[in-house]
Amino acid sequence: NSHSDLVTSCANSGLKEGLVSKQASKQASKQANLNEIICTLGVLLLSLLAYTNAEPVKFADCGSTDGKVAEVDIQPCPSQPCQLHKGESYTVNVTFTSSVASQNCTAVVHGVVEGVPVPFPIPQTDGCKSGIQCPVEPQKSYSYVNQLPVKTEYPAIKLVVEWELTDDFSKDLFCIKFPVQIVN
Ligand SMILES: CC(C)CCC[C@@H](C)[C@H]1CC[C@H]2[C@@H]3CC=C4C[C@@H](O)CC[C@]4(C)[C@H]3CC[C@]12C
Repeated sequence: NSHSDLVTSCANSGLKEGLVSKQASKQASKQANLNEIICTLGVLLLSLLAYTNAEPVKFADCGSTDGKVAEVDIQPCPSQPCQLHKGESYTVNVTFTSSVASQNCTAVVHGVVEGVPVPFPIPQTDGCKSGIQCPVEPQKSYSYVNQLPVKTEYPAIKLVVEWELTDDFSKDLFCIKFPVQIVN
């Protein structure tokens, strides 16, 4: 990934710097110092990104007929497919644009286990209480946010999570699918 690439190239430039002869001009050592500063800044920035796990999650659209998904974030999810550790909580954030007006919206979650969708009851199904300013208006961007615990009684399996947000017409403002792995 870009993080390790940067670390490697920074280490390389440090090595070259060490090989520079004693006659090397002040100019070259100034350049080396600058490189070092740029490298340090780059590594710091990428580490911050990795720490906040702000990288978007790869998802499949399963029929967002009344909206368009811009981005899906899961926190924390340092590598994909996201590993969901039992006893920990995870936050999903779906940014989408609605193409319709809707007074209400409702979240519906399924776990697709070995190809079979199993309904999953979530404590808060009201989208208007999950980060969305209702009523939903057309051509506006919204962020749906929900946090869920991974209970110890869940099986340690790989599955696909299917998350939908339905509007007043029971059509999907968004429908996304992403793989996860539940781990002990
Ligand atoms: C990415 C984050 C926000 C998702 C958090 C929700 C997780 C914990 C939910 C979403 C779908 C859920 C799964 C839905 C269906 C099943 C099948 C059932 O027989 C055992 C539990 C299991 C396997 C659930 C485990 C928990 C689950 C994976």
